[in-house]
Amino acid sequence: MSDMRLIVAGAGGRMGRALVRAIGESKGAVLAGALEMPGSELLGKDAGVLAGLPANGIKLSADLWAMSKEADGILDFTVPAATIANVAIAAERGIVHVVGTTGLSGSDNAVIKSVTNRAVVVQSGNMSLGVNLLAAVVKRVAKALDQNFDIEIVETHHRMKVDAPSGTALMLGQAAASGRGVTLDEHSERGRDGITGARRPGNIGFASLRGGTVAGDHSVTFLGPFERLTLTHQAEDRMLFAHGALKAALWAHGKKPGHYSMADVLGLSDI
Ligand SMILES: NC(=O)C1=CN([C@@H]2O[C@H](COP(=O)(O)OP(=O)(O)OC[C@H]3O[C@@H](n4cnc5c(N)ncnc54)[C@H](OP(=O)(O)O)[C@@H]3O)[C@@H](O)[C@H]2O)C=CC1
Ligand SMILES: O=C(O)C1=N[C@H](C(=O)O)C[C@H](O)C1
Repeated sequence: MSDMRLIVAGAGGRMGRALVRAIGESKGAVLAGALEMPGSELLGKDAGVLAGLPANGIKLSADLWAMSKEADGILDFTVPAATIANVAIAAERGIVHVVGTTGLSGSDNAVIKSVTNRAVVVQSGNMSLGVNLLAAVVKRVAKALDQNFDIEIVETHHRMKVDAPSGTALMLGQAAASGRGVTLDEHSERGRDGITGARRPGNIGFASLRGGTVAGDHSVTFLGPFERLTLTHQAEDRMLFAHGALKAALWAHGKKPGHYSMADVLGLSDI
């Protein structure tokens, strides 16, 4: 099979630059386009140079429809509004859409799901093997422990992160809720401040720390009578996520339409 031709959305961003590097180092994929926000001062700049590589001749553009004519997939780590705009174009073009953007609302997620009867979408709040294994373990542990164990999720990220809780924290919360057989929407406690009252039994708590250059730390603690169990993942570099996204795109190339997760890509869905 010929190399998969990939577009990087948000090519001037932190993940975008990491994705351009990952594609540059890869076997089986080539960079076919670099998307940036309309009006961005980076439009027209070379994607390779921005990523710290030699020039590759792919200039940043805001025109996804034009650049996707000769592409097989798009790696999208941007902002919710951009991802939602990209969903329709990727589906119309019939290209694989890997969605890593977090901070999406319930209605954003409904829009993404609405195209998956005709389009291939791989979506995950975290593209790393370790976090997806952690989610499987959290689900199992939550199932084994009763409501005498409170569940608290703590995440730490770099000072530039704009959404909280992180997509990964919410994914781990979903895993814990599913292990317990409850819905996260009805059992989460977020942003405690002031006279909060006692903890509601069965709730899953979230806390977010921001600072420095942390790529992404997540821990899930089960707090029971006289004992605590903490499961932790620490991402050391965002290239971890870029390699995961590339793996997802190559896996999805040629798959039938559907809404896939990173657990599907990694063969962890049945754990
Ligand atoms: N699922 C996972 O494994 C991971 C997910 N993420 C998520 O990815 C997202 C991006 O993170 P990060 O790279 O750190 O953020 P950045 O802010 O560095 O990058 C986002 C980029 O998207 C660009 N952008 C904004 N609007 C558009 C548009 N309409 N079209 C094209 N590009 C646009 C921004 O441009 P401008 O700066 O001009 O606004 C910016 O260059 C976040 O939601 C983050 O949580 C991050 C790491 C891993
Ligand atoms: O914004 C980030 O940086 C990250 N975002 C993702 C999230 O919200 O969980 C994944 C990773 O933790 C890095």
